[in-house]
Amino acid sequence: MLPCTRSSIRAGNAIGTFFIELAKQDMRKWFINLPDEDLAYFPEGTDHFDDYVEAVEWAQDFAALNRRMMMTNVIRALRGQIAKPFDAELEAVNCHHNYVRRENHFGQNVLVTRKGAVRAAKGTMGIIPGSMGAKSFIVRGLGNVESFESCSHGAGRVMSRTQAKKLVSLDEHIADTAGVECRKDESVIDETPRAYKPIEAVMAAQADLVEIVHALKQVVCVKG
Ligand SMILES: Nc1nc2c(ncn2[C@@H]2O[C@H](COP(=O)(O)O)[C@@H](O)[C@H]2O)c(=O)[nH]1
Ligand SMILES: [Mn+2]
Repeated sequence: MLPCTRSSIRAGNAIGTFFIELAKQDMRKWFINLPDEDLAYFPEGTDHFDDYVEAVEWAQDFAALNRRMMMTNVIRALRGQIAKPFDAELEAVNCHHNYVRRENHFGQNVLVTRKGAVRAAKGTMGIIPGSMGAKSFIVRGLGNVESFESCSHGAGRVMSRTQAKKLVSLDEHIADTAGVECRKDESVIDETPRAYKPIEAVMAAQADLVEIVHALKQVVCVKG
């Protein structure tokens, strides 16, 4: 199985930065005083609200296309290396995180933002990656209404990128990624396994949100 992730991070960040600034400007323009300007928002029905939703949808399409291209390129590269011909039966599990979607919950039409979370509606397939050194999981959603049919997107961090760079040594990174073919240099320490929570504990904590279909042992991890 070939999990691909992070395919619109730069475009998504540019879109987010642009619209956050626009929302702050709108708050000032309409004399809306917030306790913190990071709470700036677009009221539904305004042009800026529609523009934002359209931009987010564009980023999701861009990310999906990117993942498809990565998958095609990986399979092409493998065909060039593996002498025996093989069929790649592609069952793509498309699993967006950090997005907004119109859904119906508790009898109301609402906008659900999944930040660091993915959809876990009943029967929906998802991917929960562990870290560079840990397992990843293919899951099936249980449709838990209390979680707005969501589950975690991954293990989640215990250290910020800056903390990880300060606190984790290269030797620890090498030990924690033993058996995984991946980069073992200073520039990936911000994503080193011990910067994340133990994925097994995270999976146990969300046993009422998803069922595990496959547990994947990482063999190769490519960071661009
Ligand atoms: N299998 C891998 N999982 C990884 C890797 N780097 C991070 N992660 C996991 O994914 C989530 C989400 O990452 P994010 O960068 O979008 O926040 C994270 O919580 C980790 O559990 C990796 O190289 N391989
Ligand atoms: Mn993320």
